Amino acid sequence: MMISASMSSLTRSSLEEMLESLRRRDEEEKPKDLPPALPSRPPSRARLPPGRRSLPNNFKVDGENGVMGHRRKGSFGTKKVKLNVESPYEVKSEEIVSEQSSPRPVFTSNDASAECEAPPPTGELEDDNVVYFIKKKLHVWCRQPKGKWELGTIQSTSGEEASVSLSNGNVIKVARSELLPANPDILEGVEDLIQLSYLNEPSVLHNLQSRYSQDMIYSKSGPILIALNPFKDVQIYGDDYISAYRQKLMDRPHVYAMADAAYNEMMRDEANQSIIISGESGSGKTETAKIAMQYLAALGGGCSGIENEVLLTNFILEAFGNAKTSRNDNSSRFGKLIEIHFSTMGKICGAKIQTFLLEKSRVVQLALDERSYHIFYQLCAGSSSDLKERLNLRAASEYKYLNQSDCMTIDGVDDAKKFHRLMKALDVIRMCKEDQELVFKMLTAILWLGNISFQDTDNENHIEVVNDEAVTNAALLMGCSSHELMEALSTHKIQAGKDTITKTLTLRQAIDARDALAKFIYASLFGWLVEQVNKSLEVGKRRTGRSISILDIYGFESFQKNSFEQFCINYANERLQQHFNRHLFKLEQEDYELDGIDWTKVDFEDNQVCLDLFEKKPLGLLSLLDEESNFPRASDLTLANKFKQHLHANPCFKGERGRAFSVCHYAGEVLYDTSGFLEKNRDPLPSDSIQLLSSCSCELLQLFAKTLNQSQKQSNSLYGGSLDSQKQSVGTKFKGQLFKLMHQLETTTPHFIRCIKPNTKQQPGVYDEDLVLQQLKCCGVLEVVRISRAGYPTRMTHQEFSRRYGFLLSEANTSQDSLSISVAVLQQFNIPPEMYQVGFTKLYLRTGQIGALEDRRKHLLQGILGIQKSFRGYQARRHYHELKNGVTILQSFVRGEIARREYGVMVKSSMTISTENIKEIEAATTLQSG
Ligand SMILES: Nc1ncnc2c1ncn2[C@@H]1O[C@H](COP(=O)(O)OP(=O)(O)OP(=O)(O)O)[C@@H](O)[C@H]1O
Repeated sequence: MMISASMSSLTRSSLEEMLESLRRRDEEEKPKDLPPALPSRPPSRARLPPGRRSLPNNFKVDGENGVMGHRRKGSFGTKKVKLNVESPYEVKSEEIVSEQSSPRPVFTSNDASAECEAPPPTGELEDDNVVYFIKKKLHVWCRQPKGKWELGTIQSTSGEEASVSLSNGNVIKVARSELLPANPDILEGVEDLIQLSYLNEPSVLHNLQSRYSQDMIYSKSGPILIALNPFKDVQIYGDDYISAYRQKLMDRPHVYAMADAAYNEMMRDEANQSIIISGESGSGKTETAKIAMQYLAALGGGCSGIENEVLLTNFILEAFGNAKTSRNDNSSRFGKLIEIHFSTMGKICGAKIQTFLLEKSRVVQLALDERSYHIFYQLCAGSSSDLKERLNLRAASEYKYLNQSDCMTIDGVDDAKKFHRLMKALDVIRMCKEDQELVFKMLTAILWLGNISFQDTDNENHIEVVNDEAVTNAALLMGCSSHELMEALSTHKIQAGKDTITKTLTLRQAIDARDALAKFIYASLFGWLVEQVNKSLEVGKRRTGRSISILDIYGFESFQKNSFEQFCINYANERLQQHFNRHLFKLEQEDYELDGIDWTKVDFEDNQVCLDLFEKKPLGLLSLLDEESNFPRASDLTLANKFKQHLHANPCFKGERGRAFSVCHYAGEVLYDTSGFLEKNRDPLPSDSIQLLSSCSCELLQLFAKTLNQSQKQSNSLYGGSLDSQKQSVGTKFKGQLFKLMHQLETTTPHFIRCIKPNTKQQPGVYDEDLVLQQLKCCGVLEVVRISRAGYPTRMTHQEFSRRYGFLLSEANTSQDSLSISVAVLQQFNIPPEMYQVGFTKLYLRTGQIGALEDRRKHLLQGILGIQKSFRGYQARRHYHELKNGVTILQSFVRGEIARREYGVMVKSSMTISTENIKEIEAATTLQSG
């Protein structure tokens, strides 16, 4: 963009003048007794971009990834960005984050003027600071031997040791490096972490804890909403709160506030939005997603009632996709993206659900104290005796797929009641009763399949199916004969020319075949249900270009034993983390640089190296896994060796002993065990089972088999263990889904919610500092605080800004130039210069500034509306009176005329009329005409 010289110099001088006067005022007002170590925002001068009047010559946009091409060496977009200054959180937690340790600006030739204002980076608690803390009896955080932080005051120091009086009265001696400054009491429990003077770990943890203890479960960390799971009902939801947030009567951090912001942005900018919710299992993602949906449904509800349907889909998805795990009684075992579409009037007009990677293995195998999918228990507990009879359904405890984990119920959960609610939800999405019964039939068939057992027929471990009620019932429900089912589960047919050779399976192969069939039916049923829900939600949907997508996806997982599921989940989290980084660090800072504003660079950990480890072809984890899955003789050990052989040079990979390997994820190192990787990646369904499904009379099973046949050509030799080249592996399919998801998210304006689990016991009021800290670190919250404190979260082009707020100017701006209009608005509303920066193309505002302007705008618009209302009312009333007067005159004229005529007739026709009568008539006539 070219800025006209005269205009820019004029504006610059006024800005600079204003800045100068502010500086002078600050100097005069500066208290003489300031704490020496208070960190401040990086120096910022509100002025026009220095020197440059047009975009840099090498300005270009990288077409492939949309990343700006103007970069400096060691800048963003390089792999792991070299830290300019050590992060107070990542590098040395004992460092005091002080004014002196704020990041040192990266200077370019253009902003050399900034150099003199850069504070030197230091890390240690300086002598000056200690003296100040002692003198003022200021609180410090003192690390206890077990790592816990306690509040205290420094009494004295001697060398590297300090004597600290703790809040419980004890006086202890600690190394000075174990001390960190605490925030003043006035900052206790601030809503946004960026308001904290000291951003060290104990301060952040203490602030969140202090809020949590008062049921203030939501806090902000710059643009991110932090949600601590209360594990109890907190009275901050419902209609009253919804209308308070709608009317902006409340502005405390809340999911409602975030959903409101997304909705308003969507309506204002006509841009799609996304709310990305992440966190570990049990942290509250699904609940948070539901709360956001509730708010959007209230905002976008209309007469169609589709918003209710959208909310009710949660019952269906939870029944079929959630289960009790050791970490969460209602854990979502799949990822989901709910896209809610809005009309141009802002009313919900449709929705679409996408699901990712359902945990199929749960159908057939359960860990102790965990349950299978809720629907199985709900069906057994809640179905009527008629339905039970038609399905040959027994109690849940009679099915091996359910009773193997010794956990049939969940405290406080009534499965029968949930089943009735589910049936209502199925009605609402207009699923006919026949289809509902088909679904229940399939579920019961799966349960009976699990009860099918095998017996040896020879010494070589070959088996046959035990022909009992399990087989009979399963076959009946599937719509095939018992014989066909037994054949499919105990033999494998190989085509050799024109001949068919039948091989009897071993016990292991038969169990795998049975379980693969059960898993396939369940996963297909889940997919089909999602399709039905989508069909129902599509009603009235028109592409309006306005949507809000809510992503609720499994968080980063690290257990003692990590398998293929964790491998996929953590890979997905790496991708999401990159999206997060791109928006909150990379794109933001690139934007600042390219627009030529003064900017103190904040560095972050780029996870591209780890993503390359997963995705690179041909030598990445996923490619190598696929390659090995294609080898008939491959084993989990050969897979691990292959990884070690090809990937040892990647800094994020570590070969471990035997079948293990480690990956350094952004959230920490995870040790994976390749046991079961190949089988889970191949996810085979024997061709005999596919044939069986195709021949079943049950339409759903036929449909599932057809869909499978269409999408994948099944290998003839699955028992050899190879993966047909045309069959997509689970890993590759998941990668494809993720790419599609990321592409979709890239077209939206993201809003991030990080859910935090305060304890592992799912108990209210328990705040485990280490657990919280680990999660805050994992999701980059602390880094975001740093960048947000320094950054400008609101930015608008000069044109947008002047169009939106220009009319607020008290005097008409004659120049009509959007830049000068914008600057004039900022001046008129006394926005302090340190609260904004003027870039080549955009205006950058610090947190909170746009809100103030929006308030003024709203206020003025309401005033204008008031005036318009009064004026129009006045006009309408005047018009009404004029009309009324006219009508009255007309009426009196007409009536007077009539009366006069009647009077004439009467005089003529009646000689008996008295003088009094005449007077009466005359009086009446006068009254009417008056
Ligand atoms: N805002 C909230 N208010 C009250 N309780 C909550 C809230 N958020 C979460 N919970 C409680 O925490 C439990 C776990 O939450 P949720 O199922 O949303 O976790 P999640 O992060 O989605 O877990 P997973 O990844 O395992 O699906 C809920 O069942 C509920 O009891």
